[in-house]
Amino acid sequence: MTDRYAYLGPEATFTEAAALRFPALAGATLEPSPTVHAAIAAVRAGDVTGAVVPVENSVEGSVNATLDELIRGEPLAIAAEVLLPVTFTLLARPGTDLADVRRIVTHPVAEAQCRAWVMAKLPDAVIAMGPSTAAAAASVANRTPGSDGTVYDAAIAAPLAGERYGLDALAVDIGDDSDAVTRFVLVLPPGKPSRPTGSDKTTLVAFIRDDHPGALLEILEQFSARGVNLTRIESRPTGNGMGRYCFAIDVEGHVADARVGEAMMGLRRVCANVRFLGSYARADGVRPPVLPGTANGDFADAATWLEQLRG
Ligand SMILES: O=C(O)C(=O)C[C@]1(C(=O)O)C=C[C@@H](O)C=C1
Repeated sequence: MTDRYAYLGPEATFTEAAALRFPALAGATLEPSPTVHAAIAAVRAGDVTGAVVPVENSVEGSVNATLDELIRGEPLAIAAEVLLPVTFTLLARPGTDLADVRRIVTHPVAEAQCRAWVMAKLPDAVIAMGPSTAAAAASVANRTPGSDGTVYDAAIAAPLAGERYGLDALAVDIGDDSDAVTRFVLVLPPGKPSRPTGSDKTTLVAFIRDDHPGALLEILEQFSARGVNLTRIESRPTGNGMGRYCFAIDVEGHVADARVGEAMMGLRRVCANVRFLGSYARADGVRPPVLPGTANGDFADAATWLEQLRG
């Protein structure tokens, strides 16, 4: 039986395009889920082997729906990442003129990336948010009314969604940043991380013990003292009351690297809780330099020295 993986659907989302790029998913069955929550719930329920979900965009930043799923609930693990360049198209039913477009529907992360274009070309248009760009395209094709009862004139989606849902492109490459990239992750149940490659990333969530001056600094110190570079840090509410935040952090390196492991041990001491979300190969293949004194051998040498001192 082939493995089944959920992805944020329906067909022709950027997430589906990303899922097709994960080597681990070659030959697997891809199953569309209506939301990020549903895709991840299917992993937790054991209905699918894993899920592909968007996590970060170069223009809009983190995809909070994904971060919050990873931060809360039953633990999960990120096993791999993919970077996908994203280009946006304005799609409409055949026969629609650009000048007639008043109501647009898309995904919030796509809206944030096309805002300047819409302001410049369709200043009177109103934009509604849908669960994905492909769901937006499907609703235009099917004339599905939105929550306010109106039928949308156009959707902002991937060029592929036009072909899939029989829509015409009224404008192409409407993204404000032509180099925009979205990062997607493969989420699995927790398990042993894959072997370090030398070009790795580790994702974790640090929950501060109590709100006090310097709590964030204490977290950051664990990494800086061991020469570990952060590639992303995001504060998110824990969901346990007003003002309670945790930090979702990506760092360069693998949990098997001594400097990353030592920093995580430091976090374990200063935080109320640390959720390890996986070590996996970086999609950009970058091999960051290891600072002097932070290589595996340096940590081993220091440990041997201390043992000798202790007799
Ligand atoms: O709506 C889609 O097509 C998605 O795959 C989601 C998503 C996202 O969440 O960032 C993916 C890529 C684009 O940046 C816009 C939307």
